[in-house]
Amino acid sequence: MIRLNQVSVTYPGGFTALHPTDIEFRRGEFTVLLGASGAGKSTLLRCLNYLNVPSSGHVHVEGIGELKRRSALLAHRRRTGMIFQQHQLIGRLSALRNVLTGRLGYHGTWRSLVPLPPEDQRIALQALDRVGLMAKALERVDSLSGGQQQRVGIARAIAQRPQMVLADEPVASLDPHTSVQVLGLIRGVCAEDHIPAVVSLHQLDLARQFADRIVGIAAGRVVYDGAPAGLSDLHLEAIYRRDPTRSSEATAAPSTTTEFPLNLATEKS
Ligand SMILES: Nc1ncnc2c1ncn2[C@@H]1O[C@H](COP(=O)(O)OP(=O)(O)OP(=O)(O)O)[C@@H](O)[C@H]1O
Repeated sequence: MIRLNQVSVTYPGGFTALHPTDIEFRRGEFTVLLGASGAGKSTLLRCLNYLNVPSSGHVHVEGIGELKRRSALLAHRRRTGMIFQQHQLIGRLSALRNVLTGRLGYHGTWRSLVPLPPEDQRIALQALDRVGLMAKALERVDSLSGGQQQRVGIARAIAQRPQMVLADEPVASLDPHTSVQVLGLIRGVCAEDHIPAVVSLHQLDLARQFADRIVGIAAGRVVYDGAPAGLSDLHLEAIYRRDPTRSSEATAAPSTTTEFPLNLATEKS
């Protein structure tokens, strides 16, 4: 559905956070990105909607083509639901109005100044219903709990009628019970709407519980790509080792993704 071809990211200042990487994310597949802090999970995730513009390589999206032209990028972003750790909601607005912002990509920017058409309101209410928050539609978002706010964030993504969901540490600030609830919702959207979900997580148990596929990243390279059941202690050591370019204690890094012996092909096609 979306494919990275030899995509790398070097930040201003010269640090390469993602080495040339080939990877594809498929419809209906819930992929978890695992890795130590600073491994490059967010960098890879943000390449998928060009919040990070790759320094080299190409991103190809089914039905859109290569993300080169501005029109292709806008069309892709409109169809990409992004869920953030800190929700990125507007606290003084109601849950419904926050979810409605997910519809703005389908209208000109001037639309934010006037009410959106009834059809958009219907889609937004449906999205709130789907995350179980219809009763809170008119409440200010800053009066909701952290878990409820994250569900509003998911409803906003659903209201976009997305073709892909990206979630960057969506449960980082939630308790275990709410984390399961939130990941269950994202997984449900991915499976029912048959779209890819790519989610970065720090919780290995949750990754094992929810992922169809785990992509392990270490020092800007994919070092594991496969089913949760195939993830061994050796793989985990490779994923969570120290960044060799930044620590003298670390083991040597592989020179390319494909040369690394623990890099497994995924089982789905
Ligand atoms: N804008 C930037 N400019 C320079 N370096 C950056 C920038 N953003 C990230 N980095 C560096 O790139 C590396 C990868 O960062 P990234 O945020 O992708 O890691 P991560 O795996 O998502 O980490 P975390 O789990 O802590 O969020 C880190 O070493 C980080 O310091």
